[in-house]
Amino acid sequence: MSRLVRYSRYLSRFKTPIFPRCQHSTLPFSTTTVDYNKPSRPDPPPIRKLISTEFHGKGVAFCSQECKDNAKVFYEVETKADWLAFDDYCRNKGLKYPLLVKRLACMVISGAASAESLDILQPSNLSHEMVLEMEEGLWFAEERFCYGKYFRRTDGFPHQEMVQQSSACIEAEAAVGNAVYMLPSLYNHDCDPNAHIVWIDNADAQLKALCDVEEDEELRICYIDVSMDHDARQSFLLQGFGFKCNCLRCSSGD
Ligand SMILES: C[S@@+](CC[C@H](N)C(=O)[O-])C[C@H]1O[C@@H](n2cnc3c(N)ncnc32)[C@H](O)[C@@H]1O
Repeated sequence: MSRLVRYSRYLSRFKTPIFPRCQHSTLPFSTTTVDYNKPSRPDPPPIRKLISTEFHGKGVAFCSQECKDNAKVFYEVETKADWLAFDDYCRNKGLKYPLLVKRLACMVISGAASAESLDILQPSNLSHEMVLEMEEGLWFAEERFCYGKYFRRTDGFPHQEMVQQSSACIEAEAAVGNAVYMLPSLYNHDCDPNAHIVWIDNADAQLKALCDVEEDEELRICYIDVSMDHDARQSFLLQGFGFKCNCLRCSSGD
């Protein structure tokens, strides 16, 4: 199973944070260990089934007419320029970050996203190592992602496993499916998070701060049940998500 699918499934389970840093918050918290086989939390909202449609001659499916209309606007902006050399360069180098920037820029130009959406990119503040890490994290690529209400599918691209997993879920008409959320995918994990993702009934996601956040402070969410002890958390994150957690709580030995 791809890291992406595992990640989206874990995230989907955590409608509420499990180990909040700020106990004064009024959010419903729990510090109990989650049994992943029998989730005690409400399921995430169902992902709407994609409707088949033909879009600019390419086979593209959307979850609703609204998604289709939203996508059309920025897709038209995107296709006004010749991106062939740009896309080829990114594919050859395995770069996804510039593709994300392109897509976001076209969304902003078309009015499908606000200019503030670009704030998250801030390339001038990123070190080379951070860009490399982002590249690693951007497995949602340009081929298939959800941004707000937008869900697009194209064919003939490299990340087959991801597509097959998601498509299989949709084809099985499962009540709960997988979606990839572009901006929330950029949040790093912290065993003492300062934010968490709230799922809304229509499958939108919102980020909620768990405490006062300083300007320039990184927003970090939790991917796992952080009521586990240090070793269990490290092992869970390493085996389940493929990284060694470097958060303050872990580095300070709990
Ligand atoms: C969903 S992505 C998070 C966003 C990613 N850093 C990016 O820039 O796209 C998950 C990846 O971020 C990195 N990461 C997230 N939280 C981390 C943590 N606490 N310690 C070390 N690496 C972390 C790992 O490489 C992980 O595979």
